[in-house]
Amino acid sequence: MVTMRVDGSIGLVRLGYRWAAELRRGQPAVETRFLGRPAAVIGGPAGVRRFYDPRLRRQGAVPTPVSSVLFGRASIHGLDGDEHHHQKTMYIEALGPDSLGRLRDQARRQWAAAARAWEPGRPFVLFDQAVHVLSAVAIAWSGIPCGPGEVSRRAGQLVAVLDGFASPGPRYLRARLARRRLDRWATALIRAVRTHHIVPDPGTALETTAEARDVTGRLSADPAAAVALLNLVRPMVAVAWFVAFAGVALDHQPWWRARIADGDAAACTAFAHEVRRRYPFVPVLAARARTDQDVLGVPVPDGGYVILDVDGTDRDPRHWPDPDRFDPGRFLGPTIAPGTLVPQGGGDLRTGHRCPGEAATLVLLEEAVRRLALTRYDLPPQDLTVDLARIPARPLSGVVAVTRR
Ligand code: HEM
Repeated sequence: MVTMRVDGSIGLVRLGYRWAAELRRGQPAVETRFLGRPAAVIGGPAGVRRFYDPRLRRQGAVPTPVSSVLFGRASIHGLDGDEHHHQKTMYIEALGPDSLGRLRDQARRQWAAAARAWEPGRPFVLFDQAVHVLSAVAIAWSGIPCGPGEVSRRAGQLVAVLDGFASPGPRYLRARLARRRLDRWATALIRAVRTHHIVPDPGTALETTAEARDVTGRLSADPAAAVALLNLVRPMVAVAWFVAFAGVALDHQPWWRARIADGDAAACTAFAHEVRRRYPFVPVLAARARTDQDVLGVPVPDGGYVILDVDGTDRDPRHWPDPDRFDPGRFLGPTIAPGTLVPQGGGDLRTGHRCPGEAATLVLLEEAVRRLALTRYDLPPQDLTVDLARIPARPLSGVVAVTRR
């Protein structure tokens, strides 16, 4: 067992995505300190199982400056027990099969419109395009009334939150300001629905969150409903990070690109999974011990941290041979073994904190990948370096692409 004296939070800021894997070196658990407290860093299928054990809690797991900007105040991410279970049901229902069908239609339409505007020979930045398209898709899918000018403004705020929540300095300040504006906007929308000034389509996220009740059956407060609404809109824009990586990967994989362009749906899904595995948005997840306990051989006291190594689990060579190679073929075979692919968390969807937006993410990413595969584009010389210390990471240039004449 490795004992680290330097606080792990410093390592995470310095090394970013590779911090936890470098600490674990393939072990299921290692001892460290995190934010001044004893901690265990765990990974692999056993680590994933242990991370979703009810002996751990989420309340206070993510420092407030980060969680309040990324998720909003008192968001589902930091809830436990009945309150968490109650809210989780609402998210799962808001993302049911009909809703995903509407999402796919929206995404297909918006990507087709974006591609029509790509003039041959004129460069565009794929990441920026993806932010705009995904914001437009998320807002329309949610049932939020919004003109094109406002979509651009909200897209700027949504990407500021996602880009800056984990970066100390000006990026973080931009993110905080953007969060405040988004909270105000979403709260006004909830109020407008509750006072019948807006009548959203049935089954949309705006209607569902405006009607949401807390665990005691009381209508949830306007700001709480607004946080829930933004928790359905904002993460759809996070898919832009995956789209940027997908744009590079398609350029490097002409065989897959041709297969997807030919309409091979299984190839498209496999490609999307490999992008999620290989280029995670989130390097680690955090929980805290409810009592003194043993975490896979590491003693963690009450209040100590348990950190799940997401990136290291997704690149574990025991489950993903030659893990740094981009190979969608990994996902054409048997089903994914539990606890081996956790870019959006793991464990049970209903009882744990696993992301309820995995199917939505796949829908959004597949539609982007399909459109890009159908588009004849090249990547001119540019800086595609990925700084793995920066969370969230993406190619530096934002992926400049030029469609062929
Ligand atoms: C880039 C795409 C996405 C990534 C990387 C991502 C990642 C994650 C991760 C890592 C978690 C936490 C898992 C845990 O703590 O155990 C999570 C939770 C969550 N995600 Fe996502 N997600 C994405 C897209 C979405 C989408 C599209 C939605 C909804 C439209 C969504 C809604 C949520 C919600 C509500 C939670 C909280 C679940 C809970 O606490 O029980 N996410 N996501």
